[in-house]
Amino acid sequence: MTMTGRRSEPKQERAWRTRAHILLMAAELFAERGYATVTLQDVAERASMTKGAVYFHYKNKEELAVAVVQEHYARWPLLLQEATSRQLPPYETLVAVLDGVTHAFRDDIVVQAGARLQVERSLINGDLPEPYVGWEDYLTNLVEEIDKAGELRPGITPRGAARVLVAAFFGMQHISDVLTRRADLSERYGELRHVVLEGLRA
Ligand SMILES: CCC[C@@H]1OCC(CO)=C1C(=O)O
Repeated sequence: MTMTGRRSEPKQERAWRTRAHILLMAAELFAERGYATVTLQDVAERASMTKGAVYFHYKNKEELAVAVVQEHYARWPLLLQEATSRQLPPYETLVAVLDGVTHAFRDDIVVQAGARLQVERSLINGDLPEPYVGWEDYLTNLVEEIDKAGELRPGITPRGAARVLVAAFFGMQHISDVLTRRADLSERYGELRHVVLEGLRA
């Protein structure tokens, strides 16, 4: 017990909370300004912490950037679990997954920051995950289920469809970010759903 009578938060929980706060503040800055111009001093100020406190958790900017990108990808398993647990038919599951990904790109600063850092990956001297391939593999499996259900347009392969979907989605969210800071993302995604997603159907 502390003097205030409150049970003190376990040290490791407080450290985890601090680490998460630093990562979120860094994500805001990376999404706003890009990798090159952000300094750990900027992150410390945004986090209302000393630079030393930030260094305690992340030894340099590269490590912080890698952590933000890893957290970008860490967002997807729960989203996929939520979409697939609804037991929808295969095509509707694909739509539900991409609906959720669109919401994440619209609303989640860590997803936005991870996307920008991957575009700027050549500037980052860190061990970043290979981009795009995870989604190409996952969506290939989803489109294979659509094919098994007899709902895939003849002449389209699941792998080909998945590569087009990843390219179209990446380009769509990137253009929306550059031109409108993703203000028109939902409108553009509606167009992608109508043209590309519905274009897959037998
Ligand atoms: C879902 C489209 C692909 C996705 O969009 C931004 C980005 C970051 O590199 C992605 C990835 O690596 O999977």
